[in-house]
Amino acid sequence: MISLHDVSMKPPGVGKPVLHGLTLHIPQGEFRWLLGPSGAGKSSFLKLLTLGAKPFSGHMEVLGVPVSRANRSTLRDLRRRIGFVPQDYRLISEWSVYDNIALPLRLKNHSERSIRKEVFNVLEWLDVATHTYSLPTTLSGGEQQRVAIARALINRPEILLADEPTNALEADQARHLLTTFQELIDLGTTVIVATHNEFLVQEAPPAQAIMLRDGTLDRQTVL
Ligand SMILES: Nc1ncnc2c1ncn2[C@@H]1O[C@H](COP(=O)(O)OP(=O)(O)OP(=O)(O)O)[C@@H](O)[C@H]1O
Repeated sequence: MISLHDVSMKPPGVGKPVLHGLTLHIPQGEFRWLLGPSGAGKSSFLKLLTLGAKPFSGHMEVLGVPVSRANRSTLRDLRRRIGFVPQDYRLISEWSVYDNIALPLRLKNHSERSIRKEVFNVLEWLDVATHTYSLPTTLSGGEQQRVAIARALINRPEILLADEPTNALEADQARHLLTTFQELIDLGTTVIVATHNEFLVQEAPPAQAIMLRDGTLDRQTVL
């Protein structure tokens, strides 16, 4: 569940908020497109939802936690319940695909035996198991993107946020990814996908979209 009431967000050192007056509610287990022209505020909105920035004003609740009032350790625990697929993947280039994906579980002190099982499961699911021991830099853009998605899913997040997750994928891989997102929604995960890919949006089943413009909520509609 994500709830915002009149939220603004201002990056440090910037004179005025880049997001303002955002009021919206996303119940748990729902899907939303996040759309808007370049500069509309999509990345800033994702930063807010991944708890990379606190609201400058207003009230925001994520998974029942009031974010503005939360202390560091509460925010850290909350972050672990949110998966994020950044546009630039942010994979560690010196580490194998396996070690990149295992990292979130190692940070939680899971046993190597259970990590192995989870990593293989998620790699199979995303169809990149043949690259388990490769370095990310030896993979195609589409494969790296799927590894980044696998890393975001390994913790079984309750919320998955993805910034342009299909921009390096072929059309059939993008369709496969939408099926994966649907499976996550069926498991009760909230999924938010920022994209410029109009073709993907048109081809997908009708879904709610959050449309931003000039840092504010332009409208919410079904596309
Ligand atoms: N740290 C920052 N410092 C200064 N301005 C910022 C900062 N972060 C965002 N902005 C400004 O906020 C506005 C929204 O930026 P944002 O990157 O969120 O848009 P976007 O919708 O993701 O754009 P794009 O689709 O091009 O990635 C832009 O005008 C941008 O210049």
